[in-house]
Amino acid sequence: MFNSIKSAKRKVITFDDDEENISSQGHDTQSTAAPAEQKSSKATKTKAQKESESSEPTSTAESQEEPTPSTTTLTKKQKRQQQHQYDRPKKIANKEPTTEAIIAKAKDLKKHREALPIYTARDIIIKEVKENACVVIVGETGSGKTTQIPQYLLEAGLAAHGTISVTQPRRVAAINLAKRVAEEVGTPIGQKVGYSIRFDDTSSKDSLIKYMTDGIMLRELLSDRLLLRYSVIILDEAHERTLRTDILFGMVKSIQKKRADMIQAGRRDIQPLKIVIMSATLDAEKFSEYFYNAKIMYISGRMFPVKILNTVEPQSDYVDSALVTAFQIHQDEAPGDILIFLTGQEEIESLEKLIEEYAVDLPPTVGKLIPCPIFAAQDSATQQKIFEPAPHGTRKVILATNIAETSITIPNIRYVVDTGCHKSRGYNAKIGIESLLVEPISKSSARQRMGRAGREAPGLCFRLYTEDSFDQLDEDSIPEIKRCNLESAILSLKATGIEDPTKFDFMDRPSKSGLLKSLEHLYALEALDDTGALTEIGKKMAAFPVDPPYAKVLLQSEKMECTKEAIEIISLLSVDTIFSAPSSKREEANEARQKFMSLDGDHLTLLNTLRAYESVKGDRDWCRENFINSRHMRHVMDVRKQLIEFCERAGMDPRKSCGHDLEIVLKCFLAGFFQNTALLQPDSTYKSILGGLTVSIHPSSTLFGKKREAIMYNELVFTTKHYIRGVSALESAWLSQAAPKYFGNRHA
Ligand SMILES: Nc1ncnc2c1ncn2[C@@H]1O[C@H](COP(=O)(O)OP(=O)(O)OP(=O)(O)O)[C@@H](O)[C@H]1O
Repeated sequence: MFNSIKSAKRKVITFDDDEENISSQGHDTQSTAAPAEQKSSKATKTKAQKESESSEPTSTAESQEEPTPSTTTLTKKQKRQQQHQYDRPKKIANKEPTTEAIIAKAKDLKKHREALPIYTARDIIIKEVKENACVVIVGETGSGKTTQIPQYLLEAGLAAHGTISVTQPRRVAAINLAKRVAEEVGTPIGQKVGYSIRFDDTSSKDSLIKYMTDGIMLRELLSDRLLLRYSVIILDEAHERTLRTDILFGMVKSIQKKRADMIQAGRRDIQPLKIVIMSATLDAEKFSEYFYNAKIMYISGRMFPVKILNTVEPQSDYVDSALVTAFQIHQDEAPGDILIFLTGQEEIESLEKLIEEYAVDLPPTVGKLIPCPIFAAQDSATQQKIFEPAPHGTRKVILATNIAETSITIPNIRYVVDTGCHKSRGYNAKIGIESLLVEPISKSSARQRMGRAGREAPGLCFRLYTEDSFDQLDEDSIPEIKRCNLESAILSLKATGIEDPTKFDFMDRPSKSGLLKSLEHLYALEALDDTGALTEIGKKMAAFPVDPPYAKVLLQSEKMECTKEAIEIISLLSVDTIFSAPSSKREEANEARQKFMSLDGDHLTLLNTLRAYESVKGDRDWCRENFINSRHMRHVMDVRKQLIEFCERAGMDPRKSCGHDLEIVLKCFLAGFFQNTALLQPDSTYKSILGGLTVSIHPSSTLFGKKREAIMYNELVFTTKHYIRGVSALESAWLSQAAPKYFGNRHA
C-alpha cells in the first residue's frame, strides 16, 4: 500500500470495519477498542522516545520552528516553501472583518445553529434554568451545549443583571469558543462576547457572555468574593473533574447560598446566582446530588455520525502505528484533515519530523501532508495555528495532546486517530513527588476524542487499540483532586476566606495526607502562620498568577533586590525549554549551548541565554544558529512583560537588579524551592532532602553528570526514574538560612 513510503515503514494496519460501529444519535454504547495492551506501552517505546530518554545531554523538548536541517531528505528550500504556504492563510484570517461581514456571517450561521440537536430543547432549557437555581445538562459531544446554551440564556434575558460566564479547563477552548459565539451573535470579539485567560483578556464591561478558564474564575474570586458581576455561571466539561473545576464547584455552590441568604435578608442590591453544570458523560447523578439534587436534562444526538474503526491486533508502538495510519488515510480516504492524539510534546515533535520525512516520498499525484503540532507548553498564538486552513490540495494532520480532546471544533477535521493513551499526572503526598506516566485513557476520553471527527460532517475515528481493550478501560478518569499537589488550590481557598480547607465542601474529598502535606508546605513557605491563618506573605502569594513556590521567589526577590532576575528566570521556566536540539544536530546544539553555560547550573544558564538573546534583539538567524527556540523565547518575553505588570501592581519595583552578584539569585530561588533540594552522597548519587529519594539529574540539565555538594531543582517527576529538571548548585550552608523553620528539625 505504501509503495512510495520508505521500505522500513511499509506496513499496513488492519482496522475492524464494523458497519454497526457507527455512533451518531444518542450515547455511544459501542464496544470499541481499548488500550489494555497499552498498559504495557509504558515498556514499548518508539525509537524517538528511547532517544529522548537516553543518557545523552539533550533537551527534553526538541521543538524547532525554523527550517532546521534534520534527518529528512527535505531541502531547506522545500521546507521554507512548506512553511510559507502554510503561513499564508493567516494573513487573510488576521484581517479585521467589516460590520456588514460580521452580520452576514451571523445570519449564515443561524441556519447551522437551528440545525443543532440542542435547538429542539431550547425552550425547555430556558424554562428549567429560569425555574431552578442549579441545572445539570448532559449532552453528547457536538450537540451544541457549549456554544448554544449561553446564547439561549442571553436571548432569554438572563444577562440582564450580570454576565453569563462559561468556564473551561483549557485556554485554547476558551478562546475559540468565544470567537465562534461572537460570530454567531454577530459582534466583534470582545464586545458582547469575550474571553479571559491568563495573560490575555478580551472581555469588556459590556461582555454579556464571557468564556474563561477555571483558573481565571478562581482568581476573580479574590477581588469579587460573591462573583457579583455574574448572573449565571456555567461550569463546562464538568466530567473532566480538573482540580480547579472541583474547587469552583464548592465555591460557586457556597456563593449561590450566600447570595440567596442575603436576598432573603432583604438585600435588594443582590441578584440570585444561577449555576449550570454541563457534562458529556451520562453519570450526572453525582453532580446533581452535590448541587442539592439539581434537575438533570439529557440532550441526545450529535450533528454527524462518526464511524469507529478498531485495530484487529494490539499495536506495540502507537507512534509508529499513528504514522502509518496517517499515511493510510492520506492515500486512501476522501479529503479532510486528520487529528492524532498523542501523549506529549516530545512524542508530537518526533512524529512531526517523521511525517515530514516520509511525506517527501509521496507520489506527486498525492497532495502534501502537513503536520501541525499543538500542546500545552505552546503560547496561545502558536496554538491558534491549528485553526488555520491548510493550503488547497494539501491535507493537514494535527498532532495533539488531550488539549484538543474536549470543547473545540477544529474546522475540516474528518479523521481522528486515537492512540488510546495520555500522560497522567500523579502525586505521592507522602513524599511530595509528582509523577507523569503514559497511561490508558478512559472511555469518556475516547468518546470525546472520537467526537472531534463529527463536528462539521460525518467522520471516521481510527482507534489504535482493539475492541476488547476499549471494554477494559475505566469509564471516567480519577478526579484530579485525588491525585495532584494541592498547594495552589489551598492557597486560593484560604485567600477567598475558607479558613479550614479540610472542612471545605469537596465533591470528592482529597486525601487527608495530601491536604496536610500542602498545609505544611505553605506554612514552611510562610504563607500560613502557626495557627494556619493566611499571612500577609500568603495573601500576596495568592495574587500572583504562578504556583506558590514561584510566588515566594518573587516576594523574596524584593528583599534580596533581584526582582529583575527572578522575573526573568521564572519567565524562562514558563516554557518547557528554550533550547532546541534536533536529533541529527545534537552535538552542534550542545556545543552552541556551551556559550551560555553557567557552572552554577540551569537557572543562570537560562539567564545568560536571555541576555545574549536581548543583545541581538531576538534575531531569528541568531536563534537558529544557536539552537534557541525563538517561538518559545517570544513567549518568555511575553510572560516577562506580564509578570512585570503584576509586580508593579503589587507595589514592587520589577527593575531592581542584583547586577553581577548572581549568587543572590540562587539564594532567592532557594526561598521558594528549599524543599526541592538534594545532597551528594558518597556513592556519587544525589539523595533528596525531602523523602530521601535517589534522584537523577535530567540529561537536559547543564549539571547532568556533574557533582556538587548540594543542588536545588524546580521539578521532580517520576517517568522511568526520579528525574530532576531545572537544577542549580548550592552550598549546603545556605539551606538553613533559606528556611530555618523547615530545616530547624531536619538534618541539612
Ligand atoms: N469554531 C467552530 N467552527 C465551526 N463550527 C463550530 C465551531 N464551534 C462549534 N461549531 C459547530 O457547533 C457544533 C456544536 O459545538 P459545541 O461546542 O456547542 O458542542 P458541545 O455539545 O458543547 O460539544 P463538546 O461536548 O465537545 O464541547 C459543533 O459540532 C460544530 O458543528
